[in-house]
Amino acid sequence: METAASPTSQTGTAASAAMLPTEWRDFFTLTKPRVMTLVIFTAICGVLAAPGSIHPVLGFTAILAISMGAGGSAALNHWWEADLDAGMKRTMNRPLPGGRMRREDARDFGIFLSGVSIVLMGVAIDWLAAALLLVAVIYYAVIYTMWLKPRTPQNIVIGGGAGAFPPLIGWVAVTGEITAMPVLLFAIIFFWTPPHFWALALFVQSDYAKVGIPMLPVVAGEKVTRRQIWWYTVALAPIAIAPWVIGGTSWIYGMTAATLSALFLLLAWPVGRRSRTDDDKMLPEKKLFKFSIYYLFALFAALVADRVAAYQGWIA
Ligand code: HEM
Ligand SMILES: CC(C)=CCC/C(C)=C/CC/C(C)=C/COP(=O)(O)OP(=O)(O)O
Repeated sequence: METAASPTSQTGTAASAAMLPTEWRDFFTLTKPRVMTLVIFTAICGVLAAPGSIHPVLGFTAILAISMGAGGSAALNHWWEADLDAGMKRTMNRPLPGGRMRREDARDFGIFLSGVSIVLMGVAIDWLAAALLLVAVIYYAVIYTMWLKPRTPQNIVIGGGAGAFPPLIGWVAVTGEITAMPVLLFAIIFFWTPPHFWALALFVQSDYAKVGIPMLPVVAGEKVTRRQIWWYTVALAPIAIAPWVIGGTSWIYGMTAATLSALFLLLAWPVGRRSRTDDDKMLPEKKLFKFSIYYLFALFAALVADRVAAYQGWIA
């Protein structure tokens, strides 16, 4: 496939042999692989924690379809935001602003990957799960990326719901129905996203301001953002514990969720209060952002551990 202004395309025959791997790397980058590790992990946990059984090949197919949908919609996000990405230090070297790929190729790749993911889910697994995958793709690529992100400082709250779909879709792929448990998994990620992202936005806010994205710290100020981070973390704690409260899990998940949420609150408190001292080696918001990622990994891992323990008969 031809690339526009590709650095490798201008360096002669020797370099052209290296072109294909570079291109593949760039296509892979379009799927936002680092962020997607957690997205895919939560989807895997949704599949593994769901009651009932699914053939391993079908379980793998469901996870593959969700990963392709997430990666495809991320590619569409790259395509749509190429100009904005060019203006931010964090994103200026992405394949499109870096000039290593044509915009249409990113768009076509995104549409192809998303389309195949939905058809694969529907044909091989379940059409309700496929419909949810379609909604998730539209949510991320259109509702969040094209509509909300450039328009409202609440972009993360409403649009961030896109990232909450994967465990719900994974669960529904196994059970074929939407029940309280997968909805709670959705709600956990929904309430987790604002503290996750706004903590980050507090220490990269100047970048977003430069390209006119109305992120909360830019529009409403740091104080409001810090307060909102705190209150979303407060709201997240009971929701994270709720799967245990409604009897969907045992104490294994319940105690893990309570401990992790207590730690999350502990780290969110100084962010909310802005009580950084000169002694702090790391900004509290940076600590919170890093912990937010461990939090979600550990919470969903606990969900699966809980299911395994029940399956093995280690708990009642
Ligand atoms: C609208 C919602 C979200 C926004 C705006 C957002 C934004 C970001 C940004 C800007 C980063 C910094 C690193 C990078 O640019 O790749 C990041 C990191 C990360 N995000 Fe989010 N995020 C959101 C939701 C999520 C969700 C739902 C998940 C997974 C369930 C997630 C998982 C991660 C992970 C794992 C990292 C660390 C990646 C690394 O190690 O580089 N994020 N996020
Ligand atoms: C199944 C399915 C479709 C799942 C979607 C997964 C999803 C929406 C994840 C959202 C996480 C994410 C990549 C946020 C980045 O925000 P951004 O794109 O605004 O960040 P940027 O500023 O780095 O571009």
